[in-house]
Amino acid sequence: MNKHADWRPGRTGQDDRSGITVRAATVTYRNGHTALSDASFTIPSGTITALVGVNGAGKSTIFKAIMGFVRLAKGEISVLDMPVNAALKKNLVAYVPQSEEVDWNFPVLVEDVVMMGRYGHMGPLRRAKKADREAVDKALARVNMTEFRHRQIGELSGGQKKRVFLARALAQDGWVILLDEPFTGVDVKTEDQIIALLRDLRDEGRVMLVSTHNLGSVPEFCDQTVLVKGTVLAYGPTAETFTEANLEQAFGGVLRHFMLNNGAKHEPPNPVGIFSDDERPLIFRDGVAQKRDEDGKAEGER
Ligand SMILES: Nc1ncnc2c1ncn2[C@@H]1O[C@H](COP(=O)(O)OP(=O)(O)OP(=O)(O)O)[C@@H](O)[C@H]1O
Repeated sequence: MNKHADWRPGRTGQDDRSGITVRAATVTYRNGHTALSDASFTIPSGTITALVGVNGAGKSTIFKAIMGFVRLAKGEISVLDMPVNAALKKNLVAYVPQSEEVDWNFPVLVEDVVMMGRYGHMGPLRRAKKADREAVDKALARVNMTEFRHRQIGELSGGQKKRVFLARALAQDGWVILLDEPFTGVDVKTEDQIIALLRDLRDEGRVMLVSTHNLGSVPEFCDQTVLVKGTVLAYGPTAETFTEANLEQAFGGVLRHFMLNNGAKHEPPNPVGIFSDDERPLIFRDGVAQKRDEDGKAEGER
């Protein structure tokens, strides 16, 4: 028996079993473009990990490799200590896509999208059983979308669509959940709801890998960070990885980066660095990334 056959509930919180391990992975697309070379990182289970880097850095390519959508030219990936194919067969990997990847004109109801998460649990005829319907109900309730269940997916707002796809991942009962830019086009309230849900999922022992340009939120809710730029530049606990020096390396001149000096009277000077890649800026004080409080204020602003 696989020594990690007991990856499911009952074993909650972070532990030393590997969630995702990528070893020296290289991906070359059919047009000959190598989007990722020699990338390596490892994420423990029971964690939320940020995948951070400029546009085109290779974040979606990493997702596609973990989903088995693209072939590795070199290297290997394991999920929950299994080869990717074995984890996919067991329905353990769920994917929440970027909005642009979805054809919103496709006429399908919200509850049908969420039911798609159950397909891997059904027989070849895809006949939903009671357990499938219950999983859909529970998932919709968990993302506060029950009242929208009979709406066409294309009629929803950006944030509501994101929540539906999150519900699909929950209905699937994926143990590793990949979220491609879940906060793009989402208001702060919905973002906070999504973050609260991800924290609950982490506490259940699941593994979340989240690509985001929302740098200001990363220190707040991601335990681990992977910095990407054609390869993996750095990975590990956010407090150690999400540093000004690493971000400069990952983003170079692309980030808007301001250094303020808060008052000549302060000796030695107490520099404030502000990094902005998207809506919510990341603020460093004395080299330490600041977390927001519940009102959205950074430490020191309160
Ligand atoms: N199907 C493909 N064929 C060829 N090249 C591709 C393909 N998909 C992506 N690329 C290229 O691979 C590189 C990495 O792309 P990827 O989509 O992984 O970046 P990303 O970090 O997710 O970017 P973004 O933040 O814009 O979503 C880019 O240079 C991109 O143009």
